[in-house]
Amino acid sequence: MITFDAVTKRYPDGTVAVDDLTLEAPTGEITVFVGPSGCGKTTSLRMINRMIDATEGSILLDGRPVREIDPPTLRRGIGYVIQQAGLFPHKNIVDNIATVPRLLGWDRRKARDRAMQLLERVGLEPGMAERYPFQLSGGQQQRVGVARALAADPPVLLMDEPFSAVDPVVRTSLQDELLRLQAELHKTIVFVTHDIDEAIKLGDRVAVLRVGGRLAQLADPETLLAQPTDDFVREFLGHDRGIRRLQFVPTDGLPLRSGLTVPEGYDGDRSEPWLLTVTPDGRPVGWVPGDGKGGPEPFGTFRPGLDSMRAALDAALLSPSGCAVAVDDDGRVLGVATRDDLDAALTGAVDGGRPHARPERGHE
Ligand SMILES: Nc1ncnc2c1ncn2[C@@H]1O[C@H](COP(=O)(O)OP(=O)(O)OP(=O)(O)O)[C@@H](O)[C@H]1O
Repeated sequence: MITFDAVTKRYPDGTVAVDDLTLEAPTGEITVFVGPSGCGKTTSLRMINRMIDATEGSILLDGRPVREIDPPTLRRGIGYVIQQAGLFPHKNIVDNIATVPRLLGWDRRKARDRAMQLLERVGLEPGMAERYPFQLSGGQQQRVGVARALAADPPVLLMDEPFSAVDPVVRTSLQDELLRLQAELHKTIVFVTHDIDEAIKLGDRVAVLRVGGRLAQLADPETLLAQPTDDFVREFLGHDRGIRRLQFVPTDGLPLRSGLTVPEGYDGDRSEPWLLTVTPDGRPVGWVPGDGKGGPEPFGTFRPGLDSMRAALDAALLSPSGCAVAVDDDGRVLGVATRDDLDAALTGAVDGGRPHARPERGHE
């Protein structure tokens, strides 16, 4: 556990970057610092590994003030990942990853073995080991940066805007990868970003900071979206806060209709406005108008219980029928959620205020 106890940082020119910050980053969880530019996120993060020292108050690592631990010892237990990876340009990938183990005195072979393991773990081909950083894409370099930070298996990981410099698609896959790694490794992670969507996706807890380095709100993402503490937080969360909340509304209670699903070449009752044709092994083909004239039209799918209401609604909006197709993990149709049933579930979520279970993450 990392504890900020009334921490203030005043730079020599008088700038108060962090002002009386008190919060806890629990062991094994991801705590995200988010806020507008200049609100003191990086300063807060760097005070943990003493790249910057606090002016007042103290930061404790598992109860021990970091100011009592000499910086090299402290940093051995803390991995650090920054924007644009910060790899050593003159070292190849495997040596970059093996940097900290080598500093810790591991022999060359053991450090290389560990580096090769990590390379695979972050989703890179072993063939990349001998390349140099300039021969990798930005996303690949970030993966190497994460591997390097994990090399000595530190319990704590500090990540400062690690995915900001890559395009949105790569960014999403790096975020998914981090969640997958974290599910295995259970590190204590403090993650800095200015992107609220990233904060909500990754954070077990999200600390919203305002300029002047004051904590505006600390909450789990679901509570943050449902109950922003003031106008600053509300504005920072953006106008589509309501839509974002739907990612915490589960779909396992949604009624699914089976009567709208028909085989290809169907020639029966045509009283429904839309019917979903499926292949003999149960995969969706498309929506056809009830009168049999036209189609197949596009459909959208979601996995009940696994995907959130946001995904179900998205699936409904993708099809002319206004219905969302429920599928299993193999893509076979389980049934159809109609617009009326989706509406009823949405009304329940809004009226009920607090959606109950948090769907599994990484499926948004
Ligand atoms: N060495 C320094 N001397 C004086 N002021 C500084 C110094 N470093 C940072 N600051 C100021 O402290 C405040 C917080 O900076 P910090 O880099 O922690 O913010 P941030 O939230 O990480 O910003 P960004 O999202 O833009 O990276 C800013 O006003 C910044 O200008």
